[in-house]
Amino acid sequence: MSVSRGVTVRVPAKVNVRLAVGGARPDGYHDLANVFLAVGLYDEVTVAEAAAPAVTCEGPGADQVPLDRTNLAVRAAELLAARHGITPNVHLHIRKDIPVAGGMAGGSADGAGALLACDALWGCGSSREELLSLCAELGSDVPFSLVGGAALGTGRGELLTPLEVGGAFHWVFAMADGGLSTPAVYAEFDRLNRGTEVPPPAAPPALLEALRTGDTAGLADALGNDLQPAALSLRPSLAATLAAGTEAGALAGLVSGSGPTTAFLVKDAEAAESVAAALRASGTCREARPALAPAPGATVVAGG
Ligand SMILES: C[C@](O)(CO)[C@H](O)COP(=O)(O)OP(=O)(O)OC[C@H]1O[C@@H](n2ccc(N)nc2=O)[C@H](O)[C@@H]1O
Ligand SMILES: Nc1ncnc2c1ncn2[C@@H]1O[C@H](COP(=O)(O)OP(=O)(O)OP(=O)(O)O)[C@@H](O)[C@H]1O
Repeated sequence: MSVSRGVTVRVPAKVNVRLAVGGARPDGYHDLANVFLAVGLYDEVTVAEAAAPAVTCEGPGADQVPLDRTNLAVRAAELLAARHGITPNVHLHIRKDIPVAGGMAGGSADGAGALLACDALWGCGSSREELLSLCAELGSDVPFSLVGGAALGTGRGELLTPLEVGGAFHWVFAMADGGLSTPAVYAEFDRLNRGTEVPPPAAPPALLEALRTGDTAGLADALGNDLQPAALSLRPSLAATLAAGTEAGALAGLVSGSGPTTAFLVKDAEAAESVAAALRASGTCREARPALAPAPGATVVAGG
């Protein structure tokens, strides 16, 4: 399906190269030290004027994407329209390539994409700060989907400090069958940590230095995800995927965010192809895809 005229925005997926999770806050969120890295797998959101609001979606997992007002792209259009006194009569079309409920911020990407596309379509001229504030209202991961590159997210992950990246990193992503619910994974984190003192979350200096200098081996040594035990507890089969990737020669592997996608850092493009092939042959995942990082944030690619 295609939308004939309008504005198209391309938005990257993310991997959390270090996701440090603190204790549960009174508002139900967790304080984070969340080192985001945008990766070259993209959703595209196209918006065009229409007689009435509509949303359509195509691509892998499109049948699991809600086509009602809970869709983050719809919520983004409604939020921006309300701020500007506009009636959001737009057709939103989402071309998905980011796995749905995969821990790679696919819904957040669509939210950020719809916001930027509607801002251009309606000529709102929102500043970066205004867009970032609307993104934070939509979800903790949404601001990063807008900015891309690499950033440290504090608070619930929405307060971003851009990070310097000194080179390209090669990754392989192993997509699982079905998704994992982000709130369920955080609840499992709380259950597993009950009765223990969860330390304040922090990003290790060695990891930030590896990003800054483009040091793949250094980054591999410093990767970490505090949600990984919770994701493995809810989906024990991910241990076999992680083992298959590292046995195939990945420098390191981890669960991406809340999972169930697993992410493997590899030496170069050749290693990415061979690790992806081995993961596919292992039968421990639905699909394996090489991708480069960092990737740019939400970008208008047509119209606007
Ligand atoms: C796991 C990550 O993807 C890592 O980047 C994010 O922390 C999740 O971000 P997100 O999907 O944008 O999450 P939100 O839509 O803001 O929140 C969904 C739910 O996840 C849990 N949540 C989320 C973020 C956070 N810092 N603490 C939480 O406990 C809460 O139960 C919340 O109700
Ligand atoms: N545009 C959208 N695309 C995908 N899912 C959406 C969208 N809008 C709302 N959702 C809902 O959000 C849920 C989580 O989907 P999403 O793909 O964002 O997960 P995720 O990548 O694990 O998120 P994160 O990494 O930010 O925690 C889905 O199960 C779906 O019900």
